[in-house]
Amino acid sequence: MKEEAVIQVENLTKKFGDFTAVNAISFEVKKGEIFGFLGANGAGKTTAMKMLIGIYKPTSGNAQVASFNVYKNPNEIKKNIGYMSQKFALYDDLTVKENITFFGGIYGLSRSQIKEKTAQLIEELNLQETVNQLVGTLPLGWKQKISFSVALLHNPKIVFLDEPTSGVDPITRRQFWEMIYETANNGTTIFVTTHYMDEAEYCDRVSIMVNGNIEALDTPKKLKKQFNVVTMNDVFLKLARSPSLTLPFGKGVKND
Ligand SMILES: Nc1ncnc2c1ncn2[C@@H]1O[C@H](COP(=O)(O)OP(=O)(O)OP(=O)(O)O)[C@@H](O)[C@H]1O
Repeated sequence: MKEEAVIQVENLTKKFGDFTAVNAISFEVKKGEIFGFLGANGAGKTTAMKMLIGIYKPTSGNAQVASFNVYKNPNEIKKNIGYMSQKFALYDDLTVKENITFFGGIYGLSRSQIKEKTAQLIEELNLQETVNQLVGTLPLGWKQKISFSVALLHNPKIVFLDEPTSGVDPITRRQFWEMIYETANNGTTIFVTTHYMDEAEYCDRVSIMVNGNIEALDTPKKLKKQFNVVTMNDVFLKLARSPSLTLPFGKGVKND
């Protein structure tokens, strides 16, 4: 049963001066859930995520992440979560092994734990040939898979993935999602942003943010029923076309 809430968000708000980037959002995420956090460019996803991982102090509202409060214990949150950003993943000028050792050290793993984890990753990801290669020489899909594994080195309760599959081919994205499923099955909660609507279909539940507000939140199946459409792509477009909403569609919707 996926019942225990590991993220609890209540009226969470972030303002930059007069501009409200995140407007009183509320939701819960359960243990082991794959929670998709969707929205067009500029909708407020990254700002919301930064509050949840203890980087931005909220303007108002409240949130508990991995049992820690975002105002009182942001550093405890950081120790209990993994984070993989699209822009920053691994050090290109270190080998795969050196990256694992480096991040293992940052996450507070002992030498023997790092050794054990390195052996485990080599085995799981078939890295025998590449472990001593510079990360910069590897294809993007490999980097992203290794980066995801590195974000899990310290067995975090929740892993936040900010567009983790951006720019890779559909087969590699599918393989990446296999890793996500396996991780969630082991009880780690996945909080993932994506612009790929086929990936939204893979999530247990999906929230859709529009101009700082969460405009829809449910399972992909129920959202499609609610909006009377057949794909998540259509749900997304329908929200975007709502007459009460104006949406900055920079990147648009990818659906390959
Ligand atoms: N530090 C900041 N100061 C002022 N405005 C900001 C700041 N950070 C973000 N914003 C604004 O807040 C809004 C939400 O930005 P945010 O990066 O959270 O959106 P996003 O949904 O993550 O978009 P993307 O998909 O492009 O990453 C945007 O209008 C952005 O310009």
